[in-house]
Amino acid sequence: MISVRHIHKKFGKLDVLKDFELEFQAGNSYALMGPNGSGKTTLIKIILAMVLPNSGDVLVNGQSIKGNTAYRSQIGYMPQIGRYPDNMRIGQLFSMMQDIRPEIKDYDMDLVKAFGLDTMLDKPMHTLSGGTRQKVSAALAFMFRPAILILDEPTAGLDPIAVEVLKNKIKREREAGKLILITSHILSELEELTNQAIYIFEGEVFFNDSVESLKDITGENKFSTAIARLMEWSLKKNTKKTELAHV
Ligand SMILES: Nc1ncnc2c1ncn2[C@@H]1O[C@H](COP(=O)(O)OP(=O)(O)OP(=O)(O)O)[C@@H](O)[C@H]1O
Repeated sequence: MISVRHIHKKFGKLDVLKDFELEFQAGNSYALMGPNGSGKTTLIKIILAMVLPNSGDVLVNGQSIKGNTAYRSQIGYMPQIGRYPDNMRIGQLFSMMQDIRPEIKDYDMDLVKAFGLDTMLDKPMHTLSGGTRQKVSAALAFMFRPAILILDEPTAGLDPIAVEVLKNKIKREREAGKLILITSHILSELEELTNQAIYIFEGEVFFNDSVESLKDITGENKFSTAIARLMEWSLKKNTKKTELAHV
């Protein structure tokens, strides 16, 4: 459904993504992991054409995203920090987004209702708490029933009840066969929501396989311990590289 082909991205002298090759298939839910600054958001933004790579391409349903904006309508994106016009009210924001997508009439209002956003449609965006802005972003990501959901640290800043609501929604969408890509530093959450693990380290894809094989390869039954093992290995590989560089 999404093919990342030989993507290379530099910011100045920093090689953030080196020759990335990844495939994302419908019906799977992918945990995109890696240390701070390892390039997770950059990869997501390249898939959304919000950042241009230095080389390589992304195909969505077999079609290059270059010079193509139509594919974006298949993706629901929840950014790490949602930025909205300050004076716009929640209701106006929803209407504006609905006007941009006139082909869709059957909105998914599950999260709007579950988060109680329907009772605060008159509130201007600049008056909202961080968590409420996050709820608005979540509601928008799901509203147009996209086949692909890309969620960048979706539960950051949400209260525990809202976290459960969002996690249950993600699970329902996954069961309905959607492609889901989630970045998070909360491993328990990724364990609950995903079946595929991608670990990025120093600009490279260090691990890319099912959660089952992650557990097999590391010999660990618990997801968080398996990831901890992977992190140790990535650091060792790095130490070896550094040692070799000094020889
Ligand atoms: N617009 C930009 N200009 C320059 N450097 C950037 C830009 N965007 C990202 N970077 C750098 O690219 C690297 C990867 O950043 P990115 O936000 O993709 O990491 P991340 O894995 O999502 O991090 P985190 O876990 O902290 O959210 C970082 O070193 C960051 O400083």
